[in-house]
Amino acid sequence: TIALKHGAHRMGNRTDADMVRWRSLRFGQFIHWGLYAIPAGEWNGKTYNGAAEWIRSWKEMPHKAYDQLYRQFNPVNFNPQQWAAQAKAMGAKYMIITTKHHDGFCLWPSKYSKYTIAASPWKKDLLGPMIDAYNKAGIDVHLYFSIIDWNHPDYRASLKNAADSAAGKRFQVFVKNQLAELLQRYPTIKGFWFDGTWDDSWKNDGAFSDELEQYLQALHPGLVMGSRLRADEKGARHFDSNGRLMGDYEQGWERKLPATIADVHGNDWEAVMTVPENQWGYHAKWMGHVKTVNEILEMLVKSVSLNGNFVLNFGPKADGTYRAEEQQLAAGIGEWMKVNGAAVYDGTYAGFEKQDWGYYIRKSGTDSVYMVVFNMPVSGSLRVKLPARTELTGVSMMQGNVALAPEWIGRNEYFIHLPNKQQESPMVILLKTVKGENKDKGNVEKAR
Ligand SMILES: C[C@@H]1N[C@@H](C(=O)NCc2ccccc2)[C@H](O)[C@@H]1O
Repeated sequence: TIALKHGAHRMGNRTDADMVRWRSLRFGQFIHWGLYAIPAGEWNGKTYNGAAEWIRSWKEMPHKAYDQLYRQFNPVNFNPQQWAAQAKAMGAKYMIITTKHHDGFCLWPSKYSKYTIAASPWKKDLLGPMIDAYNKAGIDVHLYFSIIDWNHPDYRASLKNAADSAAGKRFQVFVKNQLAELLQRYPTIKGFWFDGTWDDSWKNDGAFSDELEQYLQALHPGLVMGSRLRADEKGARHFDSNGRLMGDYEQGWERKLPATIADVHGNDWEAVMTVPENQWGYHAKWMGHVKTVNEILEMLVKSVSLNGNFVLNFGPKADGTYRAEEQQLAAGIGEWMKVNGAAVYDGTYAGFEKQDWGYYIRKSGTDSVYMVVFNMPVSGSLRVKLPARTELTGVSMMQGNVALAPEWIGRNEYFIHLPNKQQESPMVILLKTVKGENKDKGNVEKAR
């Protein structure tokens, strides 16, 4: 291994209470809200096809025009209690809010910048009321913070000379001050979700990112921060130059999921997902495919089955309301979660051989394993192969708690014959198992 001063400082996952809690929540809501919701992907009658929150980088959008938008930001219909109620009904257990995206506009009245909500017609802090409302609804809040800051005069993508280095130093002080300010203003937050850390100026100062992470942990013990904040002293990001994960969980799964358990290397991880192909901020015209409730549920269940968290993104409008598609999606997901959430919350990798009908999820630390069926076989019979030294002592449908009698088909294999092959939404079956010798006979018959 390479000697590193600013690589990973921990082998294996965190086991402290704050991380155990984060891991148990499994389902989060991302909220991207800011000035970009005003143009909403359109400018002077033309449509920007990129992600709405990146419109400032579009050649048809003059920087000066974008940078004046704060004069119009006045979310008169902002209702944080309603936002929190919608998230609670959806079944989200944590929420990540953009405090400041790449454009540098702060949703809180930061004393380190003039480019904040205080300068807008709204004037008032938006983060405080949101955090209070979500915490009251029993939902943890994490703060998204972009290191890239297109508005700050000292931001440099790369440091080419002494003047750049001096600016870079000033900018690092600014970042540290804003993060400490956020922790001081909002002491109930549980973590930071860093973004915009791919430029050379950040990547080439692994020592600073390491010191910053330790500084924040010291200020707020237990804080949960993903791998995207970090670089090591050789410029390696997420994984240090010895291939060890930095930060508390792998944060690279943006609009994509791991395929198998091998892809996550035993690390905690989190996927963040957009409803359309690639829109985080509000875009007036969603183009292309808009994901359905069942698609989102499959991504959520697959993430949990592979020991990860899944975060679904919402992009509120400039006035503070949500578009209809997002409201309908939240409601539809919530309906399923109300009945089947036990299979998701506190879920972990089950260690069963994957089958085509769907996913296994083990309730953390127990012998209870959920089967979440997405692909009903024409036979209506679900094959189950038990891991070694595992015996099956009970099978039941989650809906209605109906007991099922599996058919033993040899060695450690069973068929679960479903009474009804029709399914409009993912079906959950609960397996009760015990550690056993996996004797070569149908031990469920004995358990009957
Ligand atoms: C969470 C999302 N991250 C921002 C983004 O630009 N992602 C694109 C990207 C993803 C990975 C490496 C570089 C750039 C998007 O604007 C969202 O904030």
